[in-house]
Amino acid sequence: MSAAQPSPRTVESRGPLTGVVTVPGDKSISHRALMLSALAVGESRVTGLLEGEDVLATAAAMRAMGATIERSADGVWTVHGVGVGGLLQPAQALDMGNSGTSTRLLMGLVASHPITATFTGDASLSRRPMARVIEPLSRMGADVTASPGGTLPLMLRGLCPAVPIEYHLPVASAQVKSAVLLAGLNAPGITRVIEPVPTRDHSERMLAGFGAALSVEETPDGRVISIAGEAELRPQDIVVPGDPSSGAFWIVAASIVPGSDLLIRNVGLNPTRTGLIAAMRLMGADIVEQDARVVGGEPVADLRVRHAPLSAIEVPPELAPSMIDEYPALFVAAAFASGKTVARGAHELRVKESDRIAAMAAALGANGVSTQEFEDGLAIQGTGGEPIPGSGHVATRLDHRIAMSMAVAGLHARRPVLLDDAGPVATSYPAFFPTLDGLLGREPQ
Ligand SMILES: O=C(O)C1=C[C@@H](OP(=O)(O)O)[C@@H](O)[C@H](O)C1
Ligand SMILES: C=C(OP(=O)(O)O)C(=O)O
Repeated sequence: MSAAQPSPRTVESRGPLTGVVTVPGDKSISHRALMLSALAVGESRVTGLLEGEDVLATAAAMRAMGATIERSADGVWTVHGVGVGGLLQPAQALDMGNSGTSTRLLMGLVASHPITATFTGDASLSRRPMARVIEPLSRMGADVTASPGGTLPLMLRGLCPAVPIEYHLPVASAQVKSAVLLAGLNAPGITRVIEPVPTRDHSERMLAGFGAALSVEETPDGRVISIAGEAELRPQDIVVPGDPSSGAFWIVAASIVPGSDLLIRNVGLNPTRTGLIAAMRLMGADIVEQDARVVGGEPVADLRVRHAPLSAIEVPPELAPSMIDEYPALFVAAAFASGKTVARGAHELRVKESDRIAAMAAALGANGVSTQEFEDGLAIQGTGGEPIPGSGHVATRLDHRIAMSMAVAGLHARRPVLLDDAGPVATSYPAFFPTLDGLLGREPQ
């Protein structure tokens, strides 16, 4: 789904970042808003949906399985759902593009419907592990034929009625948790997921908001989430808050570029997503929350971020689940701190859109930053606030977060940073470069 032709991009240092930026809708919440609306009986309306390629892949898949999904001229999306149990057999393979969330959550939905679906994706997604969802969904009765190594393309035949299970998450993953809960929506009885460490809880919040009987209990074993199956979902009006994972790039940019003072509007602050802000504050970042409010059942605020000298830290590994997508941005912040930052306990970074440990080690290294790679993390030697040398080529590896993180690094570099392909940013933040151009006062490239 990303542009077939690579779109190279150069980012250079152009002075302080000042003014206001507004972040786009949250990607995780946008996926879930479309999926649950498509399973409710009646019309739901979604405002602030992220119109990025990943979410559009989810929309296309839900349409292919019977939902009516339309965007009106004012940017509001209306969804007419088919009801839990009502998904139709898609006529063609579901193209998931670059999106792990679409793939794993939709596999959960299909698993408890009497339909068969084939899932395909781009080169990046086709390398990512699906066994983590195949295993619990097979226990619920789904029949999956995957490519060697448990990857896409794969074919999943659902079972209806499916078998409700109790599942202890072996890996901290909101996608695996959500896949099982979504399969449980149409399984008779109670499906239970136990997560030893909390991961983003948007599925739980939204399922409850749509009227599913869902309970969450804190126990010594972790959070126990129970959902009663054969649920009937009531249509909703949903307002999607801004994506903290997109806001992260501006938080880091304003922190590292001397003289910067940015107001970042509409940042979701669900506590399962705020690890980057916590880590940046430990490094000495100046981040002030303003106008705290609740949007769509989620805490939101505007963030004023001013440049501040950063100091190296040992990144607390317990922050990992709440900042899992923000490590590439954090590694860039670390490149400008005084001292050596060490981030361990983040092995999951190896199985994202790229191997984000290797990709960032290579990208920073090419631009004169010294790093040390561990199996589960990275150590980064910071400049103490000086610009990095720059002039290196960055392989973005079909990974939006590598592209945006290294673009931010280029904002405080002696010579430009060169991205081989900025196209992947369209998956989660299509307006990223136009926004950056606007902040730098230059014509969109
Ligand atoms: O559930 C979600 O919306 C997501 C969960 C995380 O993945 P994992 O579940 O693989 O950690 C995250 O990396 C991804 O960007 C979105
Ligand atoms: C890991 C990510 O997304 P996904 O798993 O949905 O591809 C991400 O957006 O950083």
